[in-house]
Amino acid sequence: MLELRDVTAGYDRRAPVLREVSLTVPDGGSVGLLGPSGCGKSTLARVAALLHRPYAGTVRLGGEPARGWRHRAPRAQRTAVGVVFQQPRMAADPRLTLADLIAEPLRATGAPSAGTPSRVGGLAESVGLGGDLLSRRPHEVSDGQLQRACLARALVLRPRLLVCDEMTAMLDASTTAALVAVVEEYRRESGAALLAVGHDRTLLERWCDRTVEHAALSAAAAAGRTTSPHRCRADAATGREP
Ligand SMILES: Nc1ncnc2c1ncn2[C@@H]1O[C@H](COP(=O)(O)OP(=O)(O)OP(=O)(O)O)[C@@H](O)[C@H]1O
Repeated sequence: MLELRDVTAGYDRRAPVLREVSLTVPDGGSVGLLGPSGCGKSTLARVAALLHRPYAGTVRLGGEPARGWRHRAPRAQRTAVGVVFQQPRMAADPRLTLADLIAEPLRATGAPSAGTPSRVGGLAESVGLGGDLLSRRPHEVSDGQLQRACLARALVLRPRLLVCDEMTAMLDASTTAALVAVVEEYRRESGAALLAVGHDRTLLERWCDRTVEHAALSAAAAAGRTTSPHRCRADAATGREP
């Protein structure tokens, strides 16, 4: 579903954060990306979500090379990926109610408005947002409630790849378990793939088919690969990186 090949990316061409990084997430599979703070996990997640243009290398989604970045990415590629970031308050427009926040991608892509309330309502229920929460704005809800809305928003266009960048880093254990369960239910029903980024090895090893160390993804580290399989669902389909 996602293939990064020899991707070099960052914020300064002279000192890129990612150097010739390769990573594959197979159709329907899940990969947990681990690494210390500042090593470039979020940068990689943003490249995978077509939000950050690499200096070099190739990114393929569903077998097709990426044809643009951010708003210049073609709609079919943009909508194929749903992203949840670590800090919902930075990701959410503070002017929108949670209902509008969840619905925004539908409106932005011109989906027929008739189906919006039921789609938003169904997703809100699945992420556990009940009562009057949908009519509140981000400053009127907790971080956990806002992150539930951000997850619903990431799912609203039924992405084929979900990128969760430290989605649960700010959350307690029960909210973490609830959101992971929502992601896994969506993946079971849709066959979507998952790239989950984080520091929590225990969580990612339980959650994902396999985990990958960020340091092992670059061409320079190819000789010392450190990937570890879990539940083995993806291994036959991947096993190529770095
Ligand atoms: N917009 C930016 N402009 C310049 N440098 C940036 C920018 N975003 C990140 N960086 C730098 O790029 C490097 C990698 O950052 P990144 O956020 O990808 O790491 P990370 O592994 O996700 O870290 P963490 O686990 O702390 O979230 C860091 O040195 C960071 O300071």
